[in-house]
Amino acid sequence: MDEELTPLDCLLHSGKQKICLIILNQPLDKDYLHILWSKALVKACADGAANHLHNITAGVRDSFLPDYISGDFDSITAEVKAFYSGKGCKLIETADQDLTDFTKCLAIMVEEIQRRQLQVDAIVTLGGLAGRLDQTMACIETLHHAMSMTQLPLLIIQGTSLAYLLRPGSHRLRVNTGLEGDWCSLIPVGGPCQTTTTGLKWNLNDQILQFGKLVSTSNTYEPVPPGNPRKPVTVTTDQPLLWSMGIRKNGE
Ligand SMILES: Cc1ncc(C[n+]2csc(CCOP(=O)(O)OP(=O)(O)O)c2C)c(N)n1
Ligand SMILES: O=c1ccn([C@@H]2O[C@H](COP(=O)(O)O)[C@@H](O)[C@H]2O)c(=O)[nH]1
Repeated sequence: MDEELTPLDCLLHSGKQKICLIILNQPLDKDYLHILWSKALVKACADGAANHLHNITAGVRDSFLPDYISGDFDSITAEVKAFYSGKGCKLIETADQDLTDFTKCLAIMVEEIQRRQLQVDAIVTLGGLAGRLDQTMACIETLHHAMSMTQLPLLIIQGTSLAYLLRPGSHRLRVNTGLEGDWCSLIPVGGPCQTTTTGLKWNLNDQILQFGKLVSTSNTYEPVPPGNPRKPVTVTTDQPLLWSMGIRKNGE
């Protein structure tokens, strides 16, 4: 097995993963922010994400100062920029208009992890799965950039969804944290993927996932007898394949 991951470990108080955190320009969930912030060795905002951070941390802002804010700065307000700059947060302008603020923010994060030789298990992104469709698609595209930028898993979390791009190879996903929602999916976003799985209700046996042919949405985990732990999901794919899964929130 090439890669093993518990995708929702980062949302557990008892979780073991050390992470770095990137916040995108989407409404922020306070519970997610608090737990991820407490585990993050480096915290960053992509442009307008800083407006959301500023807003949601009113009264406790000094406890939530990002290490840096990067972007083309067409979304961050002058007030928010002045606030974080005054608190000593780095403001890094990345003017390039061929890459998104997320991709550029990730590039800085990867450099920072290398420069400081940080031992982290994952880079977690808050936001990116709702709001503008083009931005959501671009976030999934950033996951593809990430493959050549870092060996670390890059997870995107927003609301009740998590997205993670599986590299070509074999994966074991532990899905027994108690936070998993009912659904999961395997979507061949970059092109056809020859795929084999175990641990799902609808498994694949060396089958081709491809848009217009077969896409594994609305899948779920293999049922286990009551009281037994859920088995890990294993996935083997010959091309990058998007794993997404539901997150159970507030007892839902
Ligand atoms: C072929 C092509 N299409 C579109 C663009 C435009 N473009 C791609 S990424 C990017 C920057 C997007 O910045 P970001 O802050 O992530 O998104 P915004 O909120 O400004 O839309 C732009 C302008 C381009 N450079 N090339
Ligand atoms: O609807 C949206 C808008 C933005 N994002 C992500 O946030 C960053 C920063 O956005 P700005 O609008 O430049 O402040 C952008 O690169 C996207 O990755 C999003 O996911 N959904």
